Amino acid sequence: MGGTGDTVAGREALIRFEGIGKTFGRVRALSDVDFTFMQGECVGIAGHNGAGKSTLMAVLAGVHAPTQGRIEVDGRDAPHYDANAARDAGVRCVFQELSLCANLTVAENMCIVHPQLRGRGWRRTATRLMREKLEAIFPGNGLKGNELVSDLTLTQQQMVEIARGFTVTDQPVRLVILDEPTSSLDAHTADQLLAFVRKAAQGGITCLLVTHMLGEIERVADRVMVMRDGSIVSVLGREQSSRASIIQAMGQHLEAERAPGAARVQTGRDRERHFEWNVGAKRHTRIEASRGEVIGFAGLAGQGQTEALLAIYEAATRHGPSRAKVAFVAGDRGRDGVFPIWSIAQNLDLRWLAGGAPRRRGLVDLAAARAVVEAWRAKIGIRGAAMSAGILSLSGGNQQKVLFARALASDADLILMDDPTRGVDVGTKRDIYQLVHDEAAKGRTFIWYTTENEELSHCDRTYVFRSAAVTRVLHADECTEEALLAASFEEQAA
Ligand SMILES: Nc1ncnc2c1ncn2[C@@H]1O[C@H](COP(=O)(O)OP(=O)(O)OP(=O)(O)O)[C@@H](O)[C@H]1O
Repeated sequence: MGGTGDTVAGREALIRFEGIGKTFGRVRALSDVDFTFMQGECVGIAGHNGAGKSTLMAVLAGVHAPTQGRIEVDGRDAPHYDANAARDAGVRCVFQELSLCANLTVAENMCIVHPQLRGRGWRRTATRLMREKLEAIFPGNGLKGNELVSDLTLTQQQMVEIARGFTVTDQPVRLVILDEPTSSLDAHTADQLLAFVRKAAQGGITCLLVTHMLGEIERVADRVMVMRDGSIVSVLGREQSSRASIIQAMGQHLEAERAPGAARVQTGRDRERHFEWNVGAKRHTRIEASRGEVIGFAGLAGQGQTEALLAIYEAATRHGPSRAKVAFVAGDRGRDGVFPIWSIAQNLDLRWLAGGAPRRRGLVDLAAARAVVEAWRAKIGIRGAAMSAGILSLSGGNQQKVLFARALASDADLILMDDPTRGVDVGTKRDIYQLVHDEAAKGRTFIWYTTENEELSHCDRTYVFRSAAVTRVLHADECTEEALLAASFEEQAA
């Protein structure tokens, strides 16, 4: 292990891992992990998809028992470390796959992880605690606490999940695991969270930030743990934890970054529009696209971008002038994307089967199906399990790759993507950007909603949404951070 070693001077050890290993059947997810989480530090955790980050966090949360190694809490051996022991030690977890119950209200969801909220007035107390914490982390969020979770956007659900993790009831919060906490948050809300994380760490709470957004780690982490293939390969101190050094430790060698706007500046203007849709509350918002164009949707999260994508999908699947061969990469992977009891292969070739798959005497050509799955596995680097294994045996980022491959493997000319690189590692993101460029060059049209502003440099034009309407349309060369921010807060529709 390189870098600054395992402990930090001047801070007390909270939880110590020694020789931790974890296997799932024949898959070795973790091997020989040594690390001490200190009180009041912020640790960034980086690594490629399938590196073992979520598994390590599940061991820390007591969800998975390690198959090897020992754990110490406050300097004492903890031989029976499970979810209850983790809770007693003050460990809270904000999961990558959100764990809220959709059919309960926000306040009711509080009681699931804080069962001590009971008796007379429990609902009022739960609502108050939730609102206080939401306000502390995300000022001006507008949530009341009595909303049904199924009525919330993915962003709001992520905010609730985070606030719930930091809420104190009868036991102190000492360590909070944040697994991809900003994956559904826009830049403004992500900034609010990062500022809160720094404050929480200064106040003595250990915060673990597991993320592929390396700039976030660079901004807030005191130390960075870099994982590769189930092991810690480097621990970097604050001064050494630049984006470049993290990527180098991950073993991913990326070409020089492309300047925003440089990618597609010359394309897109004055082309004949092939697609036109009217979306939004009164169908007042007009979206246009040409063949081979990459169109971005931006703005603060939850401003109607997903609804606009769904309206376009609906129009494209109806009979009429807007009909098109369309595929959709769903934003809420767990709810709308993955078929949990199906294999990886079945999840991948589903859309291909539905449109244009070759048939033999009316039956699916199984050899062709296998070839499609194999081609996309290799092209997009789906790693971690055989294609016949259940989709849930893949890490979150690898599941996301399957959803992206599902859309691209189809016969669709129009690909709608709802934040498709959520949870995907930096190397794979580059591959995805290249694929989008290549497929657009072949004439496919992409509509791409993203919460990561840098990704808009890959779009010919970007529609910025505010209150379910478009405030600005920015061409690639106008799509700067400042212009996006200004348009995101503008009220009047263009
Ligand atoms: N329940 C499971 N059954 C079988 N294999 C699993 C299971 N959970 C994880 N794995 C495997 O363990 C390895 C580590 O997965 P993990 O989810 O910890 O990776 P990760 O670093 O969090 O990835 P990502 O960045 O994509 O979220 C992967 O090879 C994954 O396929």
